[in-house]
Amino acid sequence: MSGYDTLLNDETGKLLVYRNWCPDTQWWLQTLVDGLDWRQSRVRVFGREHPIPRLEAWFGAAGVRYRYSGQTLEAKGWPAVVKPLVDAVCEQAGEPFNAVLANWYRTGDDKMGWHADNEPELGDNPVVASLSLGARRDFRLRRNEDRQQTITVALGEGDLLIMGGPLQHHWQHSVPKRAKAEDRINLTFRTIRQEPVGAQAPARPTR
Ligand SMILES: O=C(O)CCC(=O)C(=O)O
Ligand SMILES: [Fe+2]
Repeated sequence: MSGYDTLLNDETGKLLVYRNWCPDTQWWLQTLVDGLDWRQSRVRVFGREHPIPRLEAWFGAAGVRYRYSGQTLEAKGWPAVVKPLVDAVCEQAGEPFNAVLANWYRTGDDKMGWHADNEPELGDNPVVASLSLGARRDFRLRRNEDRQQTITVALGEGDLLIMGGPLQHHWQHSVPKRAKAEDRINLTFRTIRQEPVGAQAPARPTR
């Protein structure tokens, strides 16, 4: 297993990459294409619904609830075929990840817009690991306080990227479209904090 490159490690966050971390990437790519339940969800932009420009699949440890396309869904358990990969990523990152969002960029036209992985259920300074299989694509970051400040990392062929510290507060990231590209699948490993079922903030007397 290779060492890692530190791309950022300061008061705005931590970003490191293990190059070619995952072996047999072509086999994994095909296994995930065949084995996951891919969907194209829709988003509403300026009052009009559009299909998002990529396919997605969620999976996770049994019982983990995640929000997807406006719904709360419950994971059925790790698909057996990916469990060894999940265990290896958890061990490498030192995190007990319990859910994965898979993104399939079918061509260079598929992309992901600017966002931060800052959903409240991920907690305040989440560690998110991202494994890239297949075609190399640019992963771009821009700093919230100064958008001219950017970082571009080309990710492909088994690269494992780890985001941590306050990164999601200070930077957004995206995968822009590209003139020509073959299939790429990216898995983002997340730790979703679970509220007990039906838990609501208890009614408190006003003080
Ligand atoms: O495809 C990638 O490298 C990024 C995916 C991502 O940012 C996400 O799933 O939140
Ligand atoms: Fe993201």
